[in-house]
Amino acid sequence: MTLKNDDAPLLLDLQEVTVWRESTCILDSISLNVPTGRHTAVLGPNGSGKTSLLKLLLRQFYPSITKDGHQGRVFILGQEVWHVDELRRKMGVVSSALDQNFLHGRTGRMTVTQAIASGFTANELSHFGPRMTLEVIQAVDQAAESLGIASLQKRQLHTLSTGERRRALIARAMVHRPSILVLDEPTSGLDIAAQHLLLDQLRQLASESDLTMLLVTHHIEELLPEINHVVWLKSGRVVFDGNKREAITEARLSGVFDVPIEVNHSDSGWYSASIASSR
Ligand SMILES: Nc1ncnc2c1ncn2[C@@H]1O[C@H](COP(=O)(O)OP(=O)(O)OP(=O)(O)O)[C@@H](O)[C@H]1O
Repeated sequence: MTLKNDDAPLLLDLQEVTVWRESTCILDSISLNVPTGRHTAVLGPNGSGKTSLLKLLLRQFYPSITKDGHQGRVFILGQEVWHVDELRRKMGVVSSALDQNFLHGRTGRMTVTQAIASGFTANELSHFGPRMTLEVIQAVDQAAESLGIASLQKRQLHTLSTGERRRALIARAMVHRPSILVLDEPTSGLDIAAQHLLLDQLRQLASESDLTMLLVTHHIEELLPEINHVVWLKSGRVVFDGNKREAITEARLSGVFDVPIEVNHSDSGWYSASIASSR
């Protein structure tokens, strides 16, 4: 078992993990520790391997065997072997891939209530959902209420706006009170007002003491003030792993994105970035 100093298991412990897909090396001998009890952001440009790293955590990817016969190791919450459903039930996940699934087909025809309830079983179809016991119904209603979508509970997912559907996904991710919340570009596709509302709701969740948040994004505007630890990925490698203050500097962003970047830091703790003007 892999333990942090305080004996809590690490959320993720990658030991020299390489992932190949077709002829592309997506992750290149990555070693990384992500503890529980600390919010962490994984940042990086498009194609740097952020989603692939998440797929290792969600057991959608496994380490490849390299040409010299070496296979890296992935420990999740201290265990190398997991029953995938059991692992997924321990986490709440919000990603744009999931969002797409919840827009189409039979999954898209689930009501908001059914979709939120499906967080208990980590399935994406209502007939695999939990029995709607009083306890489940109360938890679903409470999650919908806290995300401000109680009035939408009878609506089918495919009829919701992107912002409403994203809030339904967060309610689903939180309904079973997981101790880990995984967010993959949670505000993508949202307008500025919906983005603001969602980030506010995520801040509230981040301040719950027993929740560990793992945020994966290329938008530093999504970096919640509550997240103080940053991992930068570039070309499938970890190029920085440390404190947010050292992570979000003009020099670092310019180096990671290979263009001159200006960074602003607001008094309320948010960051924004733009390409540095040449004039
Ligand atoms: N199944 C796959 N087959 C082939 N290549 C893949 C596969 N999955 C990912 N890749 C490649 O691996 C690289 C990393 O992809 P990944 O989606 O992890 O990046 P990302 O950092 O999440 O990017 P983005 O910010 O654009 O979402 C990309 O070059 C991508 O094309």
